[in-house]
Amino acid sequence: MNYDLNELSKGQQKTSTLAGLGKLFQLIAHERRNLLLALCAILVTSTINLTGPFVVGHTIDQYIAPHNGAVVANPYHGVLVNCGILLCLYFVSLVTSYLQTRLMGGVGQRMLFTLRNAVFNKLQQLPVAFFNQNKAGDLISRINNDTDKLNQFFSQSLMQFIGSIATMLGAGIFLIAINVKLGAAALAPGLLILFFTMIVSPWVKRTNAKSLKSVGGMSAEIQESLHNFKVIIAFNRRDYFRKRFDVANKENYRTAIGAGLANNIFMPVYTLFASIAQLAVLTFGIYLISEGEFTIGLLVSYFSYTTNFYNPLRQLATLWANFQTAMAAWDRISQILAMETDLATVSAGEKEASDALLEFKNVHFGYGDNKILHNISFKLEQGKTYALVGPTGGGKTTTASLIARLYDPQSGTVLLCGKDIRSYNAADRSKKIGFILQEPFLFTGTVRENILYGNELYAGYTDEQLEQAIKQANLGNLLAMFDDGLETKVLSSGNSISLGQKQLIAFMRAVLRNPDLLILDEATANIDTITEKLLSEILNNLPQHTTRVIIAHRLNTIENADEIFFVNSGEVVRAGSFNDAMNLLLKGKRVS
Ligand SMILES: Nc1ncnc2c1ncn2[C@@H]1O[C@H](COP(=O)(O)OP(=O)(O)OP(=O)(O)O)[C@@H](O)[C@H]1O
Repeated sequence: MNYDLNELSKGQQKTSTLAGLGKLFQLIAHERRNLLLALCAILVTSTINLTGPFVVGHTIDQYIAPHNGAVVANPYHGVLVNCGILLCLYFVSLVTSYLQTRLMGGVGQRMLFTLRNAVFNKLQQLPVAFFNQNKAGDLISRINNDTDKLNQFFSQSLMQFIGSIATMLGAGIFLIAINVKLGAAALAPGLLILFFTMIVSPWVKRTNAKSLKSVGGMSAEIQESLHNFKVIIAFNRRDYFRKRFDVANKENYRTAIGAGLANNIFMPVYTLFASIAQLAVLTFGIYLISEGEFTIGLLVSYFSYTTNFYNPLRQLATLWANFQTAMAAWDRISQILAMETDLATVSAGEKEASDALLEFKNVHFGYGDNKILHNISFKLEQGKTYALVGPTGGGKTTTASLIARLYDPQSGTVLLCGKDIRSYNAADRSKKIGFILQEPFLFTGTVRENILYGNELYAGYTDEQLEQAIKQANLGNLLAMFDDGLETKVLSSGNSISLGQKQLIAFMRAVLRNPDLLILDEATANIDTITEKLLSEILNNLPQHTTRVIIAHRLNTIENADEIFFVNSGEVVRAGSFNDAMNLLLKGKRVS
């Protein structure tokens, strides 16, 4: 299955803005109440803003320049009363604006929280193949940068966006209601703006998507060079990485310039059309006054309404660009959310009568087109020790990965206790199978935390109880190798402990889980011979029912195996005795 997000986005049909928005609102459906309250607040603010010009026009026509030329006895009283009314309205508008900002700030942050959780939880469900095909830096950029773009739009722009549209609609209604002919002249440039926006928006969204992608690419470069900094320094590859970063940075610079240009294209065009509308109102309005069809007060109101129509439109220019960026970010996030894991649990089906703990039946597997295992069949019985040997790149780790269901076969079946391994849920499977990887991964914390990680059995144990359990599992001598015992500090990426010590912790972690099947993939490669002997004794003393699968290049590690499999060129064959395995290796069978 193809999990490469950047590849998939090339062939993927573009989601429409409405469909995208629909999905996004589903995700924040629980915010309906706050969104409605904020909407009410914004509508009140817009209504107040629209009432202002009407009151001003009315005041002029009533008290300052009545169109019938009548003289008003005490104009100041009326003017002051109307000013008082306006002042009160402006205070109410201040309160509703504040409410709206507060409500939407909260909605934006909660949306960011929900979204990051949803993406992160999705990542936890995706199979190893997904992480093989996507760079960590790009995924981090999607979780951090892209979700933040959405948050920015929701917390800062959405209500302004709705407010601008509400004010525009209201102003448009007033413009038509006061005078249809003048209204048509004032609104005609608005139609041209709409037309322009519809044509240009898809390009703006595309340009922003490219820019976000290049941020992801740059983040992937940074992540890779930070992760491998020792190799870079040791092999003096700084120039190589500097050049790669330079390319990514230039690409980011180029796409960011493009996005900046696209995002700023609306403003000057909108401003031009807004000015044309003002001119049309002025010229046509004066003509109507001279014809006696209009009053000065109405023209003043009219100017305000035209401003009220075109100013939000100019604001919309910026907001629309933000919206396009947010939608491009949402496309990148929803790509992850839409990913289906191909390691789904299937129905158990009939349990096969099998004396084996684990069985491969005609298994074929490859990474993409690179076929690794061809028609493999073998059985692992309870309580026995198996060794997988073979040349480098022969397929040992791949076989072990299929045993632990890190991948599924492309055809054939892996049976665990007679049932398709795919019918076990992750919790039950990982209880039965313990896996010590070639490169053990430890979490930042203490030895204790790392041993307890995912180990529910010991969750409530005190230090004394845990030490007791460690002793009972014959792991006491291993723990004694750490100066501060269970409290020894561990850094996931640092050098606080050696690779061999990391392997010891991974070993203790796996053994304490007491699995039915324990796979050790080069688990003692970095451990001295004396400690290795100790580990071998611990393995021999595991409970009777435990099956062990040992992958090792050092043949002394597998001397005591009950059965040895030779893994090479897509085949897994019984090697017979230890000497036969030696001969096969010495014959120099190579990877085809
Ligand atoms: N994640 C992956 N994506 C693509 N190809 C892979 C991946 N992992 C392994 N391979 C390829 O599969 C083949 C078998 O690799 P595998 O790690 O199973 O060999 P191995 O016998 O365990 O080797 P080693 O003794 O060096 O650990 C190799 O050719 C390798 O390049």
